[in-house]
Amino acid sequence: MEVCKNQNDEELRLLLELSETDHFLHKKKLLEDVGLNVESPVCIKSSSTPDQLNDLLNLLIKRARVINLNEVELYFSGDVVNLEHCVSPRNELEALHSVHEAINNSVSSESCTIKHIKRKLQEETVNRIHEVGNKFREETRVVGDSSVEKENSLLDWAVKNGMKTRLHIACVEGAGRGAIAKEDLKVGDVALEVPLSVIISIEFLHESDMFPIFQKIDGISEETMLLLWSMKEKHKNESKFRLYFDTLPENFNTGLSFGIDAVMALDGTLLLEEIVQAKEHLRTQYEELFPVLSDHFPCVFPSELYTWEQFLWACELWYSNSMKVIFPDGKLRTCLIPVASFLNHSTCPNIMHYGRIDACTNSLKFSLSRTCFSGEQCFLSYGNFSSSHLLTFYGFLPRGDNPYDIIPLDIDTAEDDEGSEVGPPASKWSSHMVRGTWLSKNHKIFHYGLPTPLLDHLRKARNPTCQPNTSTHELLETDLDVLGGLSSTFEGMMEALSDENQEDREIAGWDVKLATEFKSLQIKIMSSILAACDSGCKMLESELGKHTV
Ligand SMILES: C[S@@+](CC[C@H](N)C(=O)[O-])C[C@H]1O[C@@H](n2cnc3c(N)ncnc32)[C@H](O)[C@@H]1O
Repeated sequence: MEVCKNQNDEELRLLLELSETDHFLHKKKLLEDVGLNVESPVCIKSSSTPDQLNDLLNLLIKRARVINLNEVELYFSGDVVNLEHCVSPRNELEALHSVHEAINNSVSSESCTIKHIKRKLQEETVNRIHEVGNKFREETRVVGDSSVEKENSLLDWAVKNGMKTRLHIACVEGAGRGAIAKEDLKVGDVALEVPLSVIISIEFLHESDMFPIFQKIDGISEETMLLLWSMKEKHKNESKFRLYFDTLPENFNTGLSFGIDAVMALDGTLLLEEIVQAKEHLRTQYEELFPVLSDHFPCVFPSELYTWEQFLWACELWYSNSMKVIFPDGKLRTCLIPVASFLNHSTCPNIMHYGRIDACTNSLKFSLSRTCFSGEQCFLSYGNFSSSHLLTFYGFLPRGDNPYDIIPLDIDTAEDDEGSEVGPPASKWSSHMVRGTWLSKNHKIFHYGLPTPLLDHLRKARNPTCQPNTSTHELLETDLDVLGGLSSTFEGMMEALSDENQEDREIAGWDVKLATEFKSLQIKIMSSILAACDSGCKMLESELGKHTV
């Protein structure tokens, strides 16, 4: 950001830059489509009225929304009319933070007026961050009668070892334990600071009797070493992490532990295959290690501790509770982080960035990206995961809309690459997908609430000669054909999801309930696609009627 002095008026220039590597051409085109030039700065005059300032801030936020789109959001970006609205809570929070940061980082040798304008813009950006929280935050009900004695002992131990926390642990409805703010926490506040000395990482393994054995195993990953270490360590009374292991559940109840009824309840969904494959993969991994390791080193890997059930438990522990952290040496390591692992996930998290050890304090800080008031649950972002991923590896379905809940489509995109000489044609996607059309803001003709890259791909497949100057009649006919084709595909997928064998939810086990909930979500998404195709066809027929008259 720079300040330019005109004769009477000062000007503040704010430039939010698009990364050259991150879908640059797609994003550049999207910005141009909504009339924003990526190279030109947003200029704010010291004489700007409050309305003008508001407009300029909106412009900056629009640009920041595009810059911060991730791959899935970008795929569905044709949904967003003129980028006037929030694309997803994650994107909105990132966008507002990048605007806030750009204002903060500006050089500060300016006049009082410019300083005042900057302060106003910063305040308004923080207000908008609060609004995102108000709109999307999840209400938490603390289950008062559940004991958290073990959790409090762990907390005390961690504090004695240098942890700083503004959170306490409680049982929360529907999610086991959760972290609750002890006081009002604002944007930028550190809710939790965990010293490196209490973080479980590969560094602890070096002292273990397993390490020399691991060194002899070709190609064994750090993750597998840690997994095997934790299987034994959890039984050691003298373990440094005794209190941490004491807080872990007997069962993790993730999709990897689904029983046969739950797997059958997933019939017709892609998740069935995903879970079966994930479990087969783990079984193969287990069988590569055991019983060989127990036979050769019975004292180090006692067979009674290294059963398949225990191995699966440890896999679930690491999948659902580990975090990837960058260490001061620059290496990315998978870690278990006592206390921080009580933080639950939300699609509108309070904490978004937490993955780097602060080399000055040798600690991992969890700073707030949006306010968390006293008594509210403080949520983390585990990542931009679909519900099928969260179910398989974490064992829950997030509440509310999940923008990353996509159904991948098995469409051959080989032809899309042909003749893609310049620019970012909308068809240059290596895979296609759909999601609930209620997430789309654009249900007009030629959009229908469906993703533009998919529609463009299907149009091209049906009408390869289609050009910008193609007659409206032909465009309407092509779309009618496209929507008809999509309808039959999704009708077939819906039939496969028939609910006939679903057990009564009341008497079903946790896994069948979760599987049934997932299936309902898939049905809801597919129904929305079918409804979009149906209303799209009606719009097209009505338009075609006008064109033939
Ligand atoms: C890192 S732990 C978080 C603490 C956990 N609630 C506990 O009691 O140990 C991750 C696990 O918490 C649960 N969880 C996290 N976020 C959740 C959410 N939004 N809804 C329901 N369960 C959630 C899932 O069981 C997940 O596997």
